[in-house]
Amino acid sequence: MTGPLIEADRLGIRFVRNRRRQLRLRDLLIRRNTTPAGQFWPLRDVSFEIAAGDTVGVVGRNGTGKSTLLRLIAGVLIPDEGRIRVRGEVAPLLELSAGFSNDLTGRENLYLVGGLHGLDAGYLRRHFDEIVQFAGEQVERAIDTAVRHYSSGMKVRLGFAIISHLPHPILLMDEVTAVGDAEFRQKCYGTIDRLLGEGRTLVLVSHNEKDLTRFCRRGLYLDAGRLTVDGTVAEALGAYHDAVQR
Ligand SMILES: Nc1ncnc2c1ncn2[C@@H]1O[C@H](COP(=O)(O)OP(=O)(O)OP(=O)(O)O)[C@@H](O)[C@H]1O
Repeated sequence: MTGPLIEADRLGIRFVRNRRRQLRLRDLLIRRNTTPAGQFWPLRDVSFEIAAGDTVGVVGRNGTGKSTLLRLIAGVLIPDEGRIRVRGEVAPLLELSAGFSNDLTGRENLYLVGGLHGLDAGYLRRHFDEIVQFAGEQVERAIDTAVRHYSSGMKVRLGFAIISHLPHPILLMDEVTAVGDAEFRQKCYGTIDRLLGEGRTLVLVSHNEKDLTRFCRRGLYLDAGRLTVDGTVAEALGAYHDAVQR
């Protein structure tokens, strides 16, 4: 395949702040010629390209649009301006227990979530033992119990186990290595190393510099929703340090 795997062209998205109080008529009249009340752009005018096999860390202070960018790449959010083109399927290691249905068992959820990500039942049957084993002993023992009885750690482990088994070429991760206990974290690291060794493409949002420098060659630095550095991961972290010290 030629050309970039992910291409953002003047990408922008607009959100509406949750407002506790209802706007009064006077506010609406005063604001009618400006940005509609409560609206803001968490990301705007962002352009970049990511090639197959790139490993990209997204860095920036809290609330600068990093997770929003991942959700745009994942197709969960639709841009209001510009465009995002993604060529290839995405394994979103984002909200790991998000797709689970609490009334279903771990086994049923594995088929449900795997299915939602486009995997057929045959593939899931063949990889079932491997996935459940990866999720750990506690999950293995409770695989036929409703997920509502799982601890949050068990849900996250099962979620990570399923999504990290997707054969998709693009991995999106948001602070994934912050979940689980030390043992599980080691497993996550091992899995990420293996997936990157297979040539997958990674976009990782993290505040953990060790993770960023371990897994990413390239870095994007976001400042208030604008992409101000697109360089090596060290350059992006340098811009982040400068901003924090300001
Ligand atoms: N669904 C939403 N509706 C309205 N505002 C939102 C929504 N999601 C996020 N925001 C706001 O958009 C901005 C960017 O959020 P985002 O989660 O992308 O930041 P982030 O850089 O990932 O932050 P952090 O480092 O804290 O995880 C923040 O001001 C956040 O409060």
